[in-house]
Amino acid sequence: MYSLLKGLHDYLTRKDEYSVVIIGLDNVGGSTALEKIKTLYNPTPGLPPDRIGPTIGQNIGKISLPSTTLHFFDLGGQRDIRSIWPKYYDECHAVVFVLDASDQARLSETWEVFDEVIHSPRLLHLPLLLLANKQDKASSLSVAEIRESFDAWQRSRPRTGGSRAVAGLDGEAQAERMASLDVMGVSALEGTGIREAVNWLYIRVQNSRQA
Ligand SMILES: Nc1nc2c(ncn2[C@@H]2O[C@H](COP(=O)(O)OP(=O)(O)OP(=O)(O)O)[C@@H](O)[C@H]2O)c(=O)[nH]1
Ligand SMILES: [Mg+2]
Repeated sequence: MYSLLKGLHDYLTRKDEYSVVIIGLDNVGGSTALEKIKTLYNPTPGLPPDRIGPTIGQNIGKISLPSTTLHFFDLGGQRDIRSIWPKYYDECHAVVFVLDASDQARLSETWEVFDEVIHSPRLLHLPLLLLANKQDKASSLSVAEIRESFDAWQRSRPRTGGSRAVAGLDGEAQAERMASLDVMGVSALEGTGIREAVNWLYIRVQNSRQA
């Protein structure tokens, strides 16, 4: 009887587990976003912004949502550390790419790195959310301006021809990737848009598992 009831209890309280990686260039606010997520969703708050340093390696965080647990892996964005990102791609269910919308000087570098991420075959069919962070700053580009910037960058870059084919993606797969790409404006510092981003992830990871 006990095992029957325990089985029923386990079934009713079962949670699906999903892993989300948070990546982006250094200093864009990935860790600030993760700590804000912890503060908004967990009884124990995350670190305040003044106690967050550059990430060497990874920070982890976990939040509990109805019948779902999201595990976050916030990875360091410094150039030398970016090579660890792909090691997480196999195990993750969604990707959050954070950019600093107020740092126009680094947009070109951002798009180069982002382009590599979105053409990564292991991530091709996973939900991918682009967060245009630091919307609290007056100098920040809006979501529409960020989209335009990426489109303009894509149009302007030299056609390398074979390089994408080597990655194994055909035109249709690329078109699907671009169509499913979502961009949201957030302020990790103030928390604006963070719940919307988590809701997006919550819905998309469940949908992609069912697909
Ligand atoms: N104004 C403003 N500043 C922010 C925001 N998010 C982060 N910052 C600041 O940006 C700086 C970098 O934030 P981090 O969260 O450490 O950036 P990161 O992307 O984790 O950087 P790495 O760990 O080096 O990859 C800090 O000074 C943050 O306080 C934001 O939404 N608005
Ligand atoms: Mg960090």
